[in-house]
Amino acid sequence: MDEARESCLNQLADGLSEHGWMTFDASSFLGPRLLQALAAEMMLLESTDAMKKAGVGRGSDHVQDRSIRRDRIAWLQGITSPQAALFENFERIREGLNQRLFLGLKRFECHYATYRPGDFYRKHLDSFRGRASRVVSLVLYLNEDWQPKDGGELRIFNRDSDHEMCGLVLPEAGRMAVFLSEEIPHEVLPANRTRFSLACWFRQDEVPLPL
Ligand SMILES: O=C(O)CCC(=O)C(=O)O
Ligand SMILES: [Fe+2]
Repeated sequence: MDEARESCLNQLADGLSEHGWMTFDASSFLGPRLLQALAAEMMLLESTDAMKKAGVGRGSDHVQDRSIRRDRIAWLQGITSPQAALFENFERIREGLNQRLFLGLKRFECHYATYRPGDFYRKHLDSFRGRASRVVSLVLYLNEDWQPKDGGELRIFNRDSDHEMCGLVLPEAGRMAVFLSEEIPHEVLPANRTRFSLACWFRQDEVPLPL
């Protein structure tokens, strides 16, 4: 593995163990062609109405609550060539985190998400504490030239006092936000322009259990 990748994985592991979250520019890690191919795939899904309204809650409690989240999602299967290339990178991240932090991450799942103008996702955790289902969340943004006026930032809260903000991430293409799923409260602020992203969760369970 090349040195740049090693150093990226080291930074990621340090950020997670020290603060529980971190953000970094993954465009050199992934390469501009892969980012463009993923964005093109997503725009195609969005324009053909293949993205479905997302829900909240686990198992049979799963509901579509438009007051909590308004994004549309499509799960990735890893079959198209950009998805296969992305999955290889995520696999390296999974192994890299296991080697450095002994997290025992067994697999990952990912979906594309679009937030149309006005869409948001209120403050939440990605996993319920102690479930060891989703352990690490990773969000990759796919928007060229995102400006502060476009809104749609990911707002990160302090894990010990969740009304205290500790980060604001602009969803610019190639940027990644990574955080501990059970610990870091976060929200997506209303977007003023359609916002494209890809969320991935690294999980400790082998068999798919509800969140
Ligand atoms: O898109 C983002 O910035 C975060 C999305 C999110 O929190 C989620 O899908 O659980
Ligand atoms: Fe989330």
